[in-house]
Amino acid sequence: MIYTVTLNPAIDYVVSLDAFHPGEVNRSASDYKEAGGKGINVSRVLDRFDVSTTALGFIGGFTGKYITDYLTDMNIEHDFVSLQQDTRINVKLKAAGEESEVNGVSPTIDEEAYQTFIAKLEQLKEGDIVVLAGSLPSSLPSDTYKEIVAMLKQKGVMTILDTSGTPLTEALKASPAFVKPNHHELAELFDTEVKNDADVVTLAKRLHEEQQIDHVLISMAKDGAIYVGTGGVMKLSAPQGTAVNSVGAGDSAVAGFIYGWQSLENAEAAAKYAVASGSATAFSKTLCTKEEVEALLPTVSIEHI
Ligand SMILES: Nc1ncnc2c1ncn2[C@@H]1O[C@H](COP(=O)(O)OP(=O)(O)OP(=O)(O)O)[C@@H](O)[C@H]1O
Ligand SMILES: O=P(O)(O)OC[C@@]1(O)O[C@H](CO)[C@@H](O)[C@@H]1O
Repeated sequence: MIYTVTLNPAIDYVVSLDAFHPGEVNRSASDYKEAGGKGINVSRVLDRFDVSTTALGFIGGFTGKYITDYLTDMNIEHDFVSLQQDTRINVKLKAAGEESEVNGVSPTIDEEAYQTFIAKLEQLKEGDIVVLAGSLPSSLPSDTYKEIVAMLKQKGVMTILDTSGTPLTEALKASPAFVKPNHHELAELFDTEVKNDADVVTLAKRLHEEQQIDHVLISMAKDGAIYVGTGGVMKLSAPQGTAVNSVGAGDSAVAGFIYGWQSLENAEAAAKYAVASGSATAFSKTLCTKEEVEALLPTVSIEHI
C-alpha cells in the first residue's frame, strides 16, 4: 500500500489577475480552491494514474473539512489526525506572467496529536511505500522527518522524501530511498552555488554515495531533471510548452517516479515518467492527467552521463 504524509496540508487558493497593484484594491479575473499540500498532491496525481493511496497527516477546522470532503469526493482514502485549529490557506497569485505564493501559518501539533499520528505509522508493514512531502508545521522539531524515516525503514517500508531546508538536511541522515530536491534546494543543502549540470551531478552523486540514497532526482523546472542512483546517471530534457501553472509540478514528478518505478521497476523509465508528469502539470491549469503525461512521454529525451 502507498501512503502519503502531509504534515502541513493547505487549501490552495489560486488567484489570477491581469496585473497586481500593491496597496490598491485588486479584483481577481478568476479564482478557484483546491485541496493542496505536497503529499496530498502526490495522492491526487497517483489517483489519476489509477494507483490507490491513503493520505495521512494532520487536518483541522473548516479548512481541514474542505480537504477531507474533497478527497472523499475523489474516492481517495484518507486517515488524518484531527486538530482544533484550522488547516492553513495558501495563496497562489498569478499576475502578468508571474507566479507568487503566500503560504499560510501551520496549526500547532501537540504531543497527543503527534503520538496519535505515529501510532498510525506503527501499523505499516514491510513492502509499504510512504511519501513524506512538504514543510514541517513549526511546532514540530526539525528532525521529525529523520525520526519517521528511521522508524519506517526498520519496518522494511520504502520511504520517499520531498522537503527542503533543515528538515531535508536532517532527514538525509536516515537515508530515505528516494529524494527529489529541485536544483535550488540542492544548492542550499550544500551551501554552495549550482552553476551547471556538472555541479548538479557532483552534488547528487554525494547524496547517492555518501548518504546512501538509492534514487536522487534533481528537478530543474523547464530544464528537466538529472537522475543519479542505482539506475546510473542521466539528464532528462523537459518537453517544450507554455507553462500555465507550476504549482504541483514537483509533486507530479514524485508521483510519476513512483508510478514508473512500481509498474516497471526501472529507474530510467521512472525518471522519464517523472519528468513527463511534472511538465504535464506545468502545462495545465491544475494537476496532470495520465493522458496528458503519456502524450508528452515520447518528447522526453535521455542522455546518459
Ligand atoms: N516551465 C516548465 N516547462 C516544462 N516543464 C516544467 C516546467 N516547470 C516544471 N516542469 C517539469 O516539472 C518538473 C518539476 O518542476 P520543478 O523543478 O519546478 O519542481 P519543484 O520546484 O519541486 O516544483 P513545485 O514546488 O512548483 O511543485 C521538472 O522536472 C519538469 O519536468
Ligand atoms: O509550504 P510547503 O509545505 O512547502 O508547500 C505547500 C505547497 O506550496 O506545496 C504544494 C505544491 O507543491 C501546494 O499544494 C502547497 O500550497
